[in-house]
Amino acid sequence: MKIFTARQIRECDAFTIQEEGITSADLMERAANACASWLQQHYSNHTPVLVVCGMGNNGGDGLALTRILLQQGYPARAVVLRHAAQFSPDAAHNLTLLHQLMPENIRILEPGQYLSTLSEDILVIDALFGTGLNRPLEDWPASFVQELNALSNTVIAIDTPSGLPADSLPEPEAAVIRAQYTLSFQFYKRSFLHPEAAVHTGAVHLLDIGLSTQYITATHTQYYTTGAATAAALYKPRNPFGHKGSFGKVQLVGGSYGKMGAIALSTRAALRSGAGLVFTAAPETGNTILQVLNPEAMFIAAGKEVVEKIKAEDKAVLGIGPGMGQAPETGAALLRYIRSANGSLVLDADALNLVAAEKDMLHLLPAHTIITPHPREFERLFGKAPDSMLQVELARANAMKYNICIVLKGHHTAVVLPTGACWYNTTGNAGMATGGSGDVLTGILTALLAQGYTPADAARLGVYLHGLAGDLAAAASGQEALIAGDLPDWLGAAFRSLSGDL
Ligand SMILES: NC(=O)C1=CN([C@@H]2O[C@H](COP(=O)(O)OP(=O)(O)OC[C@H]3O[C@@H](n4cnc5c(N)ncnc54)[C@H](O)[C@@H]3O)[C@@H](O)[C@H]2O)[C@H](O)CC1
Ligand SMILES: [K+]
Repeated sequence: MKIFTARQIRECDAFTIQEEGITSADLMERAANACASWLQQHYSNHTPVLVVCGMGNNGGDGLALTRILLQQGYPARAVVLRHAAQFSPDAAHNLTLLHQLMPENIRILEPGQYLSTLSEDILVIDALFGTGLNRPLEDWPASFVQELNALSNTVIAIDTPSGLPADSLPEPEAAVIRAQYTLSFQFYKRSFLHPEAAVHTGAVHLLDIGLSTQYITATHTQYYTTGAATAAALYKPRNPFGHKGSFGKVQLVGGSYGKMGAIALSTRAALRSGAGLVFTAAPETGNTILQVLNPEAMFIAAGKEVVEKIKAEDKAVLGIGPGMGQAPETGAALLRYIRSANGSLVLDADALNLVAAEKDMLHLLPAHTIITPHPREFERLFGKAPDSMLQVELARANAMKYNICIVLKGHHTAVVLPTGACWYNTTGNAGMATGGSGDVLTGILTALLAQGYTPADAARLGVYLHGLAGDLAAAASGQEALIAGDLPDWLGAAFRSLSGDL
């Protein structure tokens, strides 16, 4: 799904209005109705609701919503902050309609006025500011937001938590609403996909308000999310006439004293991701444990106690790094391999640390190599960025510079392609933030490459499946109990969901 900037969303609204021959107030009504149906599904009409409105169109949505809720029997009230000289035309229109219906349920707050005490059972709707915000909140609106944040009431943000920019991240001290839920119209705002914004958005729900498909299709963006529809479109059903030679050869390289588990996890994940043949190339000391853990995989001795040589089996796709350690012999072997490599390749963990210590290696990487750094490994490779969104920008610059795919791991892992396109993943949970989870991802990605997926498709689909396996595992056992070793066991269910089988 495409992610648009605040400006593009405004254009999309205007385009839709023109295309459908409706008024902007009609579109606002649609938006407010979408919010009302979401609320109806989640809260009974005995719930007291306080809608806090601004004077722009976000406030207009809030005023329309208050009217609709009143008509549905909710005890709803609106307070409007007089923060500007005038209302937007559609907000003014909706203030009039609400006034006609229930004048006593509207309260206008003058600058410097705050809400008096608020009973805890009141559901607060934040319709102060939306995507029209053009600078951080200051003075009264800022302190009003801080005051709302100090309350223990549930807060639901309309379109965006007030004060949160759509296309950048706020300063750490900025006044931004902290909502439990954000009902975002049609699209994710890019900021929602970054951890700094998660404390503000709470759970994000996208509400379809029927914006123009033509505008959406025709409008270019470099930012996307990978959800179920994208993943299903990427998935290539297995050829029923295939044999083990049809599904590719995977060779996972890594392991060292005390870290054989890492390469065993990658191996297991590759086995569970459809690869025809899987080899584990690890130090000899790992032979027994690796063969016992994954009897379906073949063992290749890549050195005595550490990886000393990396040699690809015929036509194998390599995934290098999990548990590999950073011994000088290993670094030299990696450099030799990369100089000669020309096929698809995945580099993870210690392979990335070795590359970071010898940055010239970046220039030698075969085109479209997938690297899978977590934020600290990324920093060692490409330097520091002030926030996670600027880190993605740095990833985009380097993916284009080196012609590689960068899988920047995090809550919404960003898959950054050599074209500069960035795909935020939408599956996964905090239960997966434990050791070994990344090793599993390396196995999945390598197996998809071996089956003929392009690096861009393997990276997006693999990251999605990895997160989905984690979500399914967490649904079964809870996030705390989730361990990386559970993930391969849920890959089957994750794959099945792609063909609508679950
Ligand atoms: N498809 C859609 O997404 C739809 C969105 N709608 C809603 O419209 C808002 C955007 O409305 P807009 O009028 O452009 O802006 P806001 O209401 O977000 O706020 C503008 C308002 O606030 C003033 N202002 C801006 N920045 C600041 C600031 N830092 N401090 C104080 N005041 C500020 C500005 O001057 C205006 O008065 C979108 O989010 C949706 O909620 C439509 O309803 C329908 C479709
Ligand atoms: K809002």
